[in-house]
Amino acid sequence: MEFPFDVNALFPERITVLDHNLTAGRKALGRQDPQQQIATVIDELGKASAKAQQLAAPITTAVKLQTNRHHLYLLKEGESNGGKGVVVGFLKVGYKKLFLLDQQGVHVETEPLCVLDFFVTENLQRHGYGLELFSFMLQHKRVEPVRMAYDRPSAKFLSFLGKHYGLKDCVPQVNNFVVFDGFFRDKSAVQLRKALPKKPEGEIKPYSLTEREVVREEQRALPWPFARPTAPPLSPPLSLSSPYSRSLSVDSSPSRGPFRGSPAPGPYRSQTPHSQYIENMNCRARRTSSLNRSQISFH
Ligand SMILES: CC(=O)SCCNC(=O)CCNC(=O)[C@H](O)C(C)(C)COP(=O)(O)OP(=O)(O)OC[C@H]1O[C@@H](n2cnc3c(N)ncnc32)[C@H](O)[C@@H]1OP(=O)(O)O
Repeated sequence: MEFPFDVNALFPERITVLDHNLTAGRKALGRQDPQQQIATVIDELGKASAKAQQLAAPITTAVKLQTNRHHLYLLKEGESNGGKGVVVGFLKVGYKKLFLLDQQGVHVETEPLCVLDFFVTENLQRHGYGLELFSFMLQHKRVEPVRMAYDRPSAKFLSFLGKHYGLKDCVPQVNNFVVFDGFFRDKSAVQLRKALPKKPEGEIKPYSLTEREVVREEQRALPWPFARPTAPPLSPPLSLSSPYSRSLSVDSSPSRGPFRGSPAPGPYRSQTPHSQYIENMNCRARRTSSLNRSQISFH
């Protein structure tokens, strides 16, 4: 991805770690206010990622990065574009409090590091850049991929995780986060992570909302005429007496039913490749009994 300004001056390192400060480590050469340009890069990457994932709105923006405790790893290729460099892609991670089902189907409160967004520009995919970003992040965060949770991974990302890290068998969940066999091996590593100081995004979102679902909620909250019209659901809405309505009441997104191995209703992201992939992976979500969150006991 090219920009009218000098990417190499803005990001001196090949991989830059950005946080809420939107600064690229050491001072960018001779720049008065590089923040605006960094914000432009993040916003453009966020838009391109949303487009690639068929999301209605970006889940990565400069403003969101400034208001959350996320880390964004940005990869550049310095030689391209007449020496000005190009931005190749990014990976965004952050800790989330999640209610997950372990292998026995018991709800566990966890706070794992989650992959929230991941994108390599279209023409550079399958050249190893994704792996370069991902392995840098693993070293920086000192975490194993199996200990992480994945916010509704796309089919490409699931294939990436299977190929590079052997992550194939996931533990069925009733929300849209994916975790793999081995995640619960040493519960103390993922469970009861020492709580960070209270901050808005660190709160437990109702039903462990994924970033994608939060975007959807934000879209809904916009007043007319700014709110996007929602397309009709692909299947009729479930009535209260539906056999699925019970599982919908537990830890799943209020805006979208838990993943059930078939295309779920909702216009916000094409479900089919992800669903088919998950289906192949035997990651069908478990249907659980009708419990309120207050009734769920944690172990
Ligand atoms: C939680 C989330 O962030 S979900 C969103 C993930 N992002 C997207 O789906 C956006 C579009 N896709 C991409 O940006 C990239 O393909 C990424 C980020 C998933 C992977 O980055 P890449 O640089 O392509 O990965 P890298 O070259 O290191 O590894 C290649 C492997 O990734 C997977 N992969 C990458 N592109 C594809 C593709 N078009 N189709 C299927 N698998 C793919 C494959 O396993 C591939 O191995 P293979 O070529 O032997 O089949």
